[in-house]
Amino acid sequence: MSYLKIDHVDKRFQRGAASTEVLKDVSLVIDKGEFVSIIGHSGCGKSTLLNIVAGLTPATTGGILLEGKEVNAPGPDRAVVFQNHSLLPWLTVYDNVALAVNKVFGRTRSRAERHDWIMHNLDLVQMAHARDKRPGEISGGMKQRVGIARGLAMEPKILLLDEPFGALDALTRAHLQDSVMQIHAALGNTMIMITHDVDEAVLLSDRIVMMTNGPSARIGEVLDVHLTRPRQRLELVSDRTYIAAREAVLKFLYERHRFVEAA
Ligand SMILES: Nc1ncnc2c1ncn2[C@@H]1O[C@H](COP(=O)(O)OP(=O)(O)OP(=O)(O)O)[C@@H](O)[C@H]1O
Repeated sequence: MSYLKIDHVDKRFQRGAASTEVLKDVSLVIDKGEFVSIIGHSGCGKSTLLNIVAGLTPATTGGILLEGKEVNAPGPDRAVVFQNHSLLPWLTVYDNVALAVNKVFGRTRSRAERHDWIMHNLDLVQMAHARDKRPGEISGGMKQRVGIARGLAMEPKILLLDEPFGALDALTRAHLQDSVMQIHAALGNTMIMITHDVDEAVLLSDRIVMMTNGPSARIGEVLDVHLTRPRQRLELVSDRTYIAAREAVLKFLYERHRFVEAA
């Protein structure tokens, strides 16, 4: 049985009499512990696909199976980390994570266990020191770390990352990519990440799913990234496998599926 199965998903949005087909026959199987990136030009339907996996948007036809069970609503087994760090501004860093932990483990773990678990997850993303700060008092990168801690603390089967580093400067982005690689190595989570960044996709992923342009976007190619882990960004710069993977994605995006802006 596959761990996560995206099974012949079509998605159509209806607005009045007009209907747009955003995704056409998208199928993909993801193994437990895999890190999969989804890359494609703006508007092709990456977020729509992630939202369907999250259960936030229904597929028009086809569906999602997680460990053989159909997904048709959001659930704690699929945590989402968004680009615009969706923390509640009136709560502290600690309380933002606590909200998710109490929701998922309120009945099964004692107060002390939940406290330890919140602190453990804040430690994982190196944010324990800022536990009493509010989102307005910390940087964008720090907010994103807290968002990741909140997602991980739910112990999801799958962590869904929607351009998690898109709004960050290059250095912060690199630090966070390293943190996510370390967390993935330590915990073995299954992760699906949307990105626009070819280097980020190659650095982090076991597989890169390349989407064709919309409307009616589909999976154009899937690239296996045969790089050993742990991966060091500086060593990879001159690694042949890395360079070849990067070139394959760039050629897909800028030669075979060049984005042409609608007039
Ligand atoms: N709720 C909705 N109703 C109607 N159309 C929608 C809705 N959500 C998304 N779309 C349309 O579906 C298409 C795909 O959007 P989506 O956000 O999934 O693309 P994306 O690849 O994630 O884009 P980007 O990379 O720019 O974030 C777009 O044309 C968008 O306008």
